[in-house]
Amino acid sequence: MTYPVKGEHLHKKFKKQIVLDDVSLTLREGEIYGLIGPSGAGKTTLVKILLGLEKADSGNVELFEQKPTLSAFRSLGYMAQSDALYNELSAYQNLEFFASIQGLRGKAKKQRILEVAKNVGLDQDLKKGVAQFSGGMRRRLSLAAALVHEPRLYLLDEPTVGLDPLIRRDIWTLFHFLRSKGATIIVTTHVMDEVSQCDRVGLLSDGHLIAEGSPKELTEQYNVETVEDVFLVKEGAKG
Ligand SMILES: Nc1ncnc2c1ncn2[C@@H]1O[C@H](COP(=O)(O)OP(=O)(O)OP(=O)(O)O)[C@@H](O)[C@H]1O
Repeated sequence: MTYPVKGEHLHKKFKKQIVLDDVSLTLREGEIYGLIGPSGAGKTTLVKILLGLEKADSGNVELFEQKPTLSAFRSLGYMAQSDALYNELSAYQNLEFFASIQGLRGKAKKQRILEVAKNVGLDQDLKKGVAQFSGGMRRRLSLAAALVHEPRLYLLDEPTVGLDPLIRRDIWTLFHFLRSKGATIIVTTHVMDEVSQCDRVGLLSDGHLIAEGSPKELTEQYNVETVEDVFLVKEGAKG
């Protein structure tokens, strides 16, 4: 079993605020891992540290069992919480830009752009300027940009925020498809019905990973109905 991501004893402060306090997390190859927790719990900070966009004050990160390198970075697909798109370009041109910086060229690039646009339901909108896109369309285009180079590891920060339930369902079908091809996915979410679709979840609260396991393991271990209830038990509000 190889580990696409391993974070060990990660600590992070912003000024005096402790944002991550000794967090260790290992992703297994081919799993969907849901990182859940209240707003401000440290989810985005943790994802950025795993990705190398933010530096931990202490602790270790390995990508594909090595110190992070540029080539490991090429094997990642990252979708940030805020969309990093070029408003003055069309959807197609945006995808072309991301595909080109990932080394795709010519016919293969064009084919791949059409494929990912279809994956996220934007194949009919490629010519439109991104400035005219709705929030949900922007989210889907950002996801397509993260997929375009067929990475082995996806770090997706609230990928389904603002999407309607039908599109959300299609996006989750896509995540399961990517996993069936061997990809590993870490996804942050606030949406509890997405949690049940994850192979494992990690509960982050106030900079601590307070529980981790499959949704079934967690609800059984804490003798509760839902993973959300595990938070309540751990925070002492219940049980
Ligand atoms: N660059 C920064 N400078 C200062 N404080 C920061 C910075 N980035 C994050 N923080 C603080 O760290 C804490 C954790 O933020 P983070 O974005 O990781 O939480 P989160 O769990 O992803 O929240 P949300 O679900 O709302 O996105 C917050 O209190 C936030 O204000």
